[in-house]
Amino acid sequence: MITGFLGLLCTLIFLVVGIYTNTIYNCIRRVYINDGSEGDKNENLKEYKQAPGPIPWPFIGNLALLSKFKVPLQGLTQLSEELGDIYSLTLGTRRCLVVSSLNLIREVLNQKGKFFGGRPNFLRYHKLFGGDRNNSLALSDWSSLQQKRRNLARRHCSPRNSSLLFTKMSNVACYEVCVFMNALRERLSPHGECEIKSLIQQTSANMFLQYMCSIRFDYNDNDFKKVVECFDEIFWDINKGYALDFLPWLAPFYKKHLNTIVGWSTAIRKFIIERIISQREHMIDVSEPEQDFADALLKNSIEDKSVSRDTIIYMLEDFIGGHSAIGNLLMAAFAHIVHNQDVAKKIQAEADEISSHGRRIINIYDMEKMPYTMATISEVLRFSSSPIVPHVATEDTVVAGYGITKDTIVIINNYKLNRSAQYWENPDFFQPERFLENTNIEKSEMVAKRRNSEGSDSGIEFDKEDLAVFKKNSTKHRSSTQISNMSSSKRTPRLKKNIPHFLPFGIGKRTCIGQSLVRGFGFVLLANILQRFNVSSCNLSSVETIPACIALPPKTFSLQFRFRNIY
Ligand code: HEM
Repeated sequence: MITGFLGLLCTLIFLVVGIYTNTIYNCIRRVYINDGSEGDKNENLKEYKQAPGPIPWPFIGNLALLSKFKVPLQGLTQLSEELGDIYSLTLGTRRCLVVSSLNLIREVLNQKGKFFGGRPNFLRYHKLFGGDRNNSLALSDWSSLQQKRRNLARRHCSPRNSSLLFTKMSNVACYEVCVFMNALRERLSPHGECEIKSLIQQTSANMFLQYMCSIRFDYNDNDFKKVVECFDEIFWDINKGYALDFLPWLAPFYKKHLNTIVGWSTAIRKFIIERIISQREHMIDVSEPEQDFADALLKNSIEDKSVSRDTIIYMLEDFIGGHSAIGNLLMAAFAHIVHNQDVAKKIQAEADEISSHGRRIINIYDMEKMPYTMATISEVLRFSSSPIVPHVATEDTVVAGYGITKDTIVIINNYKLNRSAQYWENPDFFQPERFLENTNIEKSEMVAKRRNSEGSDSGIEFDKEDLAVFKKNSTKHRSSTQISNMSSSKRTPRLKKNIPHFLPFGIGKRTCIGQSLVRGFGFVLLANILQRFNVSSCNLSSVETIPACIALPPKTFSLQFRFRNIY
């Protein structure tokens, strides 16, 4: 009995020592990279130390350092004050690198992007996508399939301003926002209150569904309601950090939660197959022009045998799920507006002018003409500072002269980028004006040229055709107003388009695919709702956003909507 116990103890000690030795080895391991010169490969290897960082504890690594912060990115920002803009951490037993400055973020995501195309192997990610995170666009490692999926999605998710798809996006958004207005009227309490989040999510979901699958669902359809709730739960969950991600041995304690995640994703998949895909896949005719994104995907799976039916279903799920981000973004926008009523007034002034005091619905083509409203969306994105899914080094490499070992998780600290006085004046104030500039036409042309030559560093896709339209409009504007306007002091505000340190959608090869949809649908919702309603709250202290997070809990604050007297 005693020998048995001693044997167990020895095995345990041996295990602990073994694991900890491995953790320490991972911290001190050097990286050897060929310096590029000719000759014997081994002789030309240059040695690189890893970035500095605190010594890890057994099993938990440096997790305790973050445990005192409610928001991990705030903790990482505070650590960067001591350790610098590039430092190493060990979270659990996983080696991590935290980068917090614009130049370093650019180096990781842009210049060295090909070495950082992986995503972390978190258990939660697998559970969300049928047991394999590579089924997901955002959570998969980089691969030729991923490239193919991105290419397939590009035309539909980033339609050109001059395209028919852009018109479809606009029409769909306008139609759905009208349905929303009616539904909202029915749901308002006598005091004008409404638990608005679920309705906004349903509206946003229907915009996506109509645009991508040419189908919409009634707001009273219980299956639809349930599925929209599941998407929102997942969005909330994925935006939270869990100790489990770095300490997988905690899995038995998270069993219930992991089963809940599987339940949400199974319900979504069932809905997509039964209510969207099944009728369509039998009717698909590859010789006919594609009707929408779902058509494009289904046709592709027939024509390209390397793209399976499952891939198509997961892709649809991923993209339709994008609606949750927009619903949450809008809720965050309302939260700020409720506390800053002057922002609401300025949006309303733009909205009244564009819509002739509500005589028409504001559409996506009005975005250019409502710079303050667009600036508000940018400010919500800056303020919320949505975390970037971590990247993973796929081979040994070097950043800023430090060696990065294969499988290191790279945490992009965009919170510091968005909320530091180094980059922004009064960073903790909500000020959409920071995204506006008073510009004359010469300057706008210069910006357009610069952006075209620099590429889409801010992740904003800007192709040649858009540039041509943009330039044509600028020239048209100049000939009609003549240069006299330039000499007069009247200048119109314009949205600043190339702020190098503003990267809400990431940069590089894994940049967000949904940014045009975010701007377009987000704009139509925000502009039209504020054109019709004054938004406030009976309980101002309940209306809060969460730092370094675009998501709000599925059950969150209610808001008060009062019709505006606009005529
Ligand atoms: C508030 C709205 C949104 C924000 C702030 C946002 C931001 C981001 C960021 C920062 C990334 C990561 C870039 C990187 O890893 O380097 C990303 C990736 C991605 N986003 Fe978004 N996003 C939003 C909405 C959407 C929507 C509506 C869709 C879908 C229609 C979408 C689809 C994707 C996909 C598929 C990826 C992964 C791309 C890849 O890994 O190759 N996003 N997004």
